[in-house]
Amino acid sequence: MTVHGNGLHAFGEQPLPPWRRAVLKVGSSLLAADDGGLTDRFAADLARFVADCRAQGREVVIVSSGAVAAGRGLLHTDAAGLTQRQALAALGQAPMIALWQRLSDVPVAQVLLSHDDVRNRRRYLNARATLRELLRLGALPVVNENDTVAVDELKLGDNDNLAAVVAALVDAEVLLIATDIAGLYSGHPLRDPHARPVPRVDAITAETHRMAAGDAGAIGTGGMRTKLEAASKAAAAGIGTALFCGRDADTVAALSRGTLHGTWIAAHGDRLLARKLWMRHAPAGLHGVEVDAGAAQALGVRGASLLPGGVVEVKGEFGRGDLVEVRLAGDATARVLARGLVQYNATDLRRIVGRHSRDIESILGYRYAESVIHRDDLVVLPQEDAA
Ligand SMILES: Nc1ncnc2c1ncn2[C@@H]1O[C@H](COP(=O)(O)OP(=O)(O)O)[C@@H](O)[C@H]1O
Ligand SMILES: N[C@@H](CCC(=O)OP(=O)(O)O)C(=O)O
Repeated sequence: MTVHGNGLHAFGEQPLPPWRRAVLKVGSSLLAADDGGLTDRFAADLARFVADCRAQGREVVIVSSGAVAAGRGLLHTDAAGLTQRQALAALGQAPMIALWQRLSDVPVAQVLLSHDDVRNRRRYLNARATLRELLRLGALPVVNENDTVAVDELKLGDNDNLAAVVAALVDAEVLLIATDIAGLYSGHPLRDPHARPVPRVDAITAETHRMAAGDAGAIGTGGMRTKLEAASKAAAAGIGTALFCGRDADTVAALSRGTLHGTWIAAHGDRLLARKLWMRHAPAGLHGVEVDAGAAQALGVRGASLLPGGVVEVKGEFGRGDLVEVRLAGDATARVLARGLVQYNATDLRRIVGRHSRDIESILGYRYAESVIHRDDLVVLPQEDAA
C-alpha cells in the first residue's frame, strides 16, 4: 500500500458502478481560499468532470457548500455565531454561484432548499419537477441549503445530508461526495497513526460510525460523520455513495473514466423499489381515486401512469403530493389496486376526471403533469397486500 507525502495511506482503484444521473456534493473544504473567499483551484477540475459527464450523456446536479466561506471573504470576519453565519451565507451565495457559472459551459441554475421543503410532500414534488426540468433543459443545477431559514441544518453543517436527499429527489443512481480527504479511514486520519483506508463499506454499522466519530477539517463542518449519515440515507433509497478527494486532479479525472480512488458505500437494494417500499407499507384506508377497467388494466399489466381519462371518481380530500389509493370503480370488494403520489389535489382532480390530459391546462389554468399519478410514483399491490 502506498503512503502519500502527507503520511496517509493511499486508496487503491476500483470500478465505479455504471450510472446516468449523479449528485456531486462539493464541500467548503474544496472551495475556500486560504486567504479568505473562494478559489477555483479545485472546482475547475470538478467542473470539467461535470462537462465530461454531460458529453458522455450523463446528468449531474451539484450540491455546493461555500456560501459562508465566500461571505467571510467579503467581510473579512471570523464571526462564528449562527445568525452571523446565516448572514455570511446570504452574502456569499451569489459569489458561490458565480464561481460555478464561470467554470461551467452551460447555464447554472441556483436552487435553494431546506429539509422542510423536501419533508412537505407538495413542495417535494415541486422541487423534484423543477430539478428534472432543469436537467431536461441542459442546465447545471447548483443546490445549497437555504441558510437564511434552515437554522438546524446550518448548525449541523448538513449539506452532506441535503445531497443525499437531493439524490433521492432526482432519482440519481450515485451520490459523489468530493471532500479534502481521500476517503473514509478506520480512524481520524490526522490523529490516529493506525488509521487505514476503508475502500468499501457494504453496510454502515455502529463500527463504521465509530470510525468517523472524529471532528471535521479546519473549514468543513460535518466531517466524516455527516458523510456517513448521508451515505446511509442514500443507501436506504437504493443509491450508492462514493467518497473521494476533490483536491486530487488524478482522482477527479479517473472518475470520468468510471474509476474510483476512494470509498464506495453500497446501496441496500434497488433504487425504485426502495422508494416504492414505503408506499406499499403505508397504512391502508387512505383517500383515493376510483378508476375504470381500462385504467386498472393499464396500471396492473403495462405498469403505465394513471391518466385523468381513466379516473371515474375522487374519494375524500387530499392535497397534491399525498399518497392515495387506487380502486376499481364498482368493485364491491373495494380492493386496493395500487397506491401512489397524486399530482393534483382532490378539488382540482374532480374537475379533470374523465378528461384527456391535453385538456388539463385549459380546465385548471395550469398543468403539473399529464398524469394523475406518474408510474415512478405508483406501486401496484400484489393481491395478498390489497386489503
Ligand atoms: N475516519 C475519518 N476518515 C476520513 N476523514 C475523517 C475521519 N474522521 C474525521 N475526518 C475528517 O473529515 C474531514 C472532511 O469533512 P469536512 O471537513 O466536513 O469537509 P467538507 O467541507 O468537504 O464537507 C477530513 O478532512 C478529516 O479531517
Ligand atoms: N450551506 C453552507 C455549508 C454547510 C456545510 O455543510 O458545509 P460543508 O461541511 O463544507 O459541506 C454554506 O454554503 O457555506
